[in-house]
Amino acid sequence: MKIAVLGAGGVGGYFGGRLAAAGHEVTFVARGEHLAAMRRDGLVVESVAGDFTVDQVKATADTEEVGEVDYVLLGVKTWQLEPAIASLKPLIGPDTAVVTTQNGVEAPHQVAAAIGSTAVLPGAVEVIAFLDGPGRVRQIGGGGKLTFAEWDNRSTARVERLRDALQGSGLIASVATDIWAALWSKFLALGSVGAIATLANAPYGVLRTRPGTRQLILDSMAEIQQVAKASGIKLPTDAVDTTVAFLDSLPEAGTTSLQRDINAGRPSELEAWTGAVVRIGRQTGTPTPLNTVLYELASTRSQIG
Ligand SMILES: NC(=O)C1=CN([C@@H]2O[C@H](COP(=O)(O)OP(=O)(O)OC[C@H]3O[C@@H](n4cnc5c(N)ncnc54)[C@H](OP(=O)(O)O)[C@@H]3O)[C@@H](O)[C@H]2O)C=CC1
Ligand SMILES: CC(C)(CO)C(=O)C(=O)O
Repeated sequence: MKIAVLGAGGVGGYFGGRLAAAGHEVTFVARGEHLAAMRRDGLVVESVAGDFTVDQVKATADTEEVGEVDYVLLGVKTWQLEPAIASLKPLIGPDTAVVTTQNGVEAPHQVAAAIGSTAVLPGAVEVIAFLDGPGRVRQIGGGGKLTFAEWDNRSTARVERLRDALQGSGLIASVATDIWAALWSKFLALGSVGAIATLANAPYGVLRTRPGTRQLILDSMAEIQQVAKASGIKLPTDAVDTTVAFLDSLPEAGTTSLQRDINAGRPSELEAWTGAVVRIGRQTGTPTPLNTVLYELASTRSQIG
């Protein structure tokens, strides 16, 4: 099985690293010092599920050098998608599947606009992993699960092969019966808590126990539910309860990646989180007054650093 990991950061490095360690032919498309370090020293993975090093890493900055593969694991951040998508073409053969891992609900559509929806397996990742220096990935929790499916949720050989490869590599793989409901269910959590956590600059333990901020999270989720409905998404009836239980289960001192990025003055995924709630709300004629305020204030905050 030939796999290209385009964007070898927390997600790409961890999932790609485990697939490579299990013997699959994985090529990492990376750049800068990270690429140099992987070529020189291999990919070092520190993980709560067991540390390992992938020696003799196949890594390049150029997708032309990789050629056609069976699967592309797209591991870039949402704001890095455009150039990454533009570099996909040399990797794509007649049955190549590009697996998206980005938070939010728009990445599969952005990729499909360039290469067609039949080449895309929309995916959602559960892990807490990050680059801990060039050539080094750290996974500190979150399991290591990829939920994915064909665009139309049909069962195919390539979906089963990928599931088996992930499971055989010490990862958790779940083929969704409705991948869009799965992506939007996760979006209920991101879209609601991300901007609120950023503006309050508070961890989960505070946000969920303070009645006012807890209610804001619930009100934001209610808007996202309406946007999902207007987009034709059939969320499970217990989607909000499940999401609230998930947020309640996160560590008290935990923070969202959105607030960490904005606090550090880095580019953030705000456009793909609350920005997308507002944008898709507008496209579907669904009012999102709370998320509109959250988006404007969080955008202003990220602009001033
Ligand atoms: N990390 C996590 O625990 C989780 C992340 N996600 C989602 O997964 C996605 C990826 O996140 P994450 O892994 O944290 O991101 P990272 O920033 O850790 O990794 C992205 C990597 O892609 C590289 N990259 C970007 N564009 C290109 C390109 N054109 N060619 C080659 N390399 C490129 C970046 O390099 P450079 O640094 O040079 O830009 C970086 O190494 C996000 O949408 C995130 O929301 C979802 C669940 C959990
Ligand atoms: C679900 C959530 C919000 C948990 O922190 C997340 O995935 C993130 O912060 O990126």
